[in-house]
Amino acid sequence: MAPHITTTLANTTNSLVKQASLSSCAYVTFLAGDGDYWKGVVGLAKGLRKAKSKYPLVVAILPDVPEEHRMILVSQGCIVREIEPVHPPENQTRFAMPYYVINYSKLRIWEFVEYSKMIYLDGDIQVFDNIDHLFDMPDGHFYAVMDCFCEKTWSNSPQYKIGYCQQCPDKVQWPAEMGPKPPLYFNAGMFVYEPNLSTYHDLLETVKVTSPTLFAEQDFLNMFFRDVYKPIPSDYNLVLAMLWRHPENINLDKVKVVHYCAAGSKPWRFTGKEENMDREEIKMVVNKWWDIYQDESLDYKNTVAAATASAGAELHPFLAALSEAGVVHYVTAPSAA
Ligand SMILES: O=c1ccn([C@@H]2O[C@H](COP(=O)(O)OP(=O)(O)O)[C@@H](O)[C@H]2O)c(=O)[nH]1
Ligand SMILES: OC[C@H]1O[C@H](O[C@@H]2[C@@H](O)[C@H](O)[C@@H](O)[C@H](O)[C@@H]2O)[C@H](O)[C@@H](O)[C@H]1O
Ligand SMILES: [Mn+2]
Repeated sequence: MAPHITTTLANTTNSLVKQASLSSCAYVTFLAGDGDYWKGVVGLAKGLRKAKSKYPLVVAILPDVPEEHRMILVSQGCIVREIEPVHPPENQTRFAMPYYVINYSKLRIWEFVEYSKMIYLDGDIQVFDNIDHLFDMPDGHFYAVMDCFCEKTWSNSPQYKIGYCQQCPDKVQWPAEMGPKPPLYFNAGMFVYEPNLSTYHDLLETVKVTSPTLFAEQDFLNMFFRDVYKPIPSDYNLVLAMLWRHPENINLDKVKVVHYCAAGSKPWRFTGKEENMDREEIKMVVNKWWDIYQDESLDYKNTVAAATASAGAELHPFLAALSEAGVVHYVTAPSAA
């Protein structure tokens, strides 16, 4: 091979290795089952690319995710990591949504200690503006956006029954006879955290002795991180119900991250028929999700091709070979602790 190509190749390899070792940050999401949530994850991978994030997206998958869906995620540049499920203790609690029981498996992401800091994002989230700066926030805290208690999914909660919501704490005062006002409560669809094996061990030991409640692992995480939780602006996780429950707290122009968690709002199965789904703002953010999902220029293979073209023809065989190789990271986590 001509000397100048060998030098270029070595420089490229060195910078790739350096970049990998320096940026021990990554985004992480969770995928379970053989349903259609993989579309949410593909949308998220493409949204992060469009927002020019410089960090990879790790996808923690349960064993029941089919091979076909795994390969789609790899072809979109995701790092696919298989995890073992985490089951809460047996009990009679009826979760707000029956499938919430699988969400306890999210706790496995504390084991990803090859990363010093990660941002967890639900598969039904889209990132419309770069949020890489969140990785620079001071260590030692758990950063997430405050949730809202006004949706029907909260109807079995004491807050809902008295009409209390932390988004408007003065509207209905928390009655003294119900004990201390609940601590600030975050939505667990997005959070900034530091993987750590002793925290991971504590989480798994604590979940074994904690009775499940309405919002499953979200309630559990709020209890576990209560003393280190720091609220961040709703721009970083717009829980859609805020648009009709607390519009005074939202400035849609500043929103960077949208969480499609309101009933009927999942973009990839959107019909517009459910309550509130006929709102212009909802149709606008669903269309914005589709614009990214359908944009082929954001497909991983096309972004690598574009990068190799701009890096110059001589690099093409090397980088094309890399992208063809589609490096796959199936790391089956060790059995449950
Ligand atoms: O069948 C499912 C249901 C949920 N999830 C994952 O679990 C997260 C939490 O579920 P969901 O977002 O539906 O809960 P919500 O935020 O709407 O309460 C999803 O975003 C997905 O990442 C999944 O992979 N498959
Ligand atoms: O398993 C519990 C889930 O609890 C949360 O979703 C809820 C919550 O946001 C409520 O406030 C909304 O009213 C509701 O629609 C929504 O489903 C998390 O987004 C999700 O990742 C997951 O942890
Ligand atoms: Mn969600």
